[in-house]
Amino acid sequence: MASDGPGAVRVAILGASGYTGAELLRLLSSHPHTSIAALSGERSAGSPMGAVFPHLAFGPPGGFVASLPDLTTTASVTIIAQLPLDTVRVVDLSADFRLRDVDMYATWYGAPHAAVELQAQAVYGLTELARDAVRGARLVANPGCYPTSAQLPLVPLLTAGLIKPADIIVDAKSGVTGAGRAAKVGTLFCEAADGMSAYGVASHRHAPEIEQGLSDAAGQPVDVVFTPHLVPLSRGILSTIYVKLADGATADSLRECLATTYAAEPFVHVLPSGVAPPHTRHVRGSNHAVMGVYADRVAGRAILVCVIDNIVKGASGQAIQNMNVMCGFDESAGLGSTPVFP
Ligand SMILES: NC(=O)C1=CN([C@@H]2O[C@H](COP(=O)(O)OP(=O)(O)OC[C@H]3O[C@@H](n4cnc5c(N)ncnc54)[C@H](OP(=O)(O)O)[C@@H]3O)[C@@H](O)[C@H]2O)C=CC1
Ligand SMILES: CC(=O)N[C@@H](CCC(=O)OP(=O)(O)O)C(=O)O
Repeated sequence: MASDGPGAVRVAILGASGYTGAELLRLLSSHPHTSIAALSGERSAGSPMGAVFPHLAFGPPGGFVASLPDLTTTASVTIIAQLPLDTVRVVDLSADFRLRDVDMYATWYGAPHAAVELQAQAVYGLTELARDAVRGARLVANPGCYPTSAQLPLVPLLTAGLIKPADIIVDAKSGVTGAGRAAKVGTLFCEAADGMSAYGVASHRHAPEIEQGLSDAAGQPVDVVFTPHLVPLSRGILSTIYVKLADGATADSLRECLATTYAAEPFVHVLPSGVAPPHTRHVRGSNHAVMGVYADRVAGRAILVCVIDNIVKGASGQAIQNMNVMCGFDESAGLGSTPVFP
């Protein structure tokens, strides 16, 4: 994004014809301080907006103007490395700048990091927990969808020493939009509907991202058991998280800690005791995260449940939230949409 002056930011969206691009366009259509400067895609290059997104045909004018080389999971780094970060600010939705340890990046993403110096400048943008760093950043690594749903509840509890850093289990379910728009075997309707499956068992690349944030919070290395599942929803993530209580902690003290941490936050909500666990429909289409804390029937354990919309708080909404912080806008600008229910 580049600024024309106070109050005006021109936004270029690379990969605009994908699901996160569609969501950026939907949300930015009600943003008071932005205009769309460029949209890029590969197959969509040259197409008018209405041909790619009929639901956006009557919104902002424009078409898909540029084809860029090789915009795969690990390639936005090469594009970003060519941008003048003194005049352009970047929020990267891919995973390229999320892991600080470039050796770990190479292990999980199968190639050496292509811009190590730039990596050192990147700020990991879990907005509520990194606002001050995001404010001064030129390059924000937008968190992954699963890591957002896991870290929002876990980081404050580890920081406060209320849960044990060992034996944390994150059991997460995602809607199919998490896999992107290009149809793949497994995400076709006939394969994803009316069933569910675990994937990436003991090997998903979001595990080290979650562990990075939790280790920072705990001040010691933390490893987690993380298992993602594909469930037949269009959008939504529900993470059920199993933790062991630190000495003296209770489910009530965990809830109080989270409620205090997020009391002033417009997008993160902690359910009071006795309220039923959150449902993905309670956040659908919105930038909200909702979490609940429950005592297990066995002493010394608690269960956390956190829901987000994977393409809003888990991607495009959080990206706009970060942009708002970077540009000094109201953090909620463009993000006022109430969840769609039913
Ligand atoms: N979906 C989600 O819930 C989340 C996604 N992310 C991340 O956000 C990024 C985008 O994801 P998502 O929108 O779901 O992906 P999609 O598969 O829906 O879209 C991919 C986009 O990239 C474009 N593209 C692909 N190859 C090229 C190329 N060679 N040159 C130019 N453009 C290209 C596509 O253009 P075209 O369609 O025109 O070919 C399309 O616009 C990814 O890095 C993903 O990991 C992060 C968190 C959550
Ligand atoms: C359901 C599904 O497939 N979800 C994706 C995660 C979403 C995503 O795109 O995350 P990154 O930005 O880290 O790539 C996955 O598991 O690969």
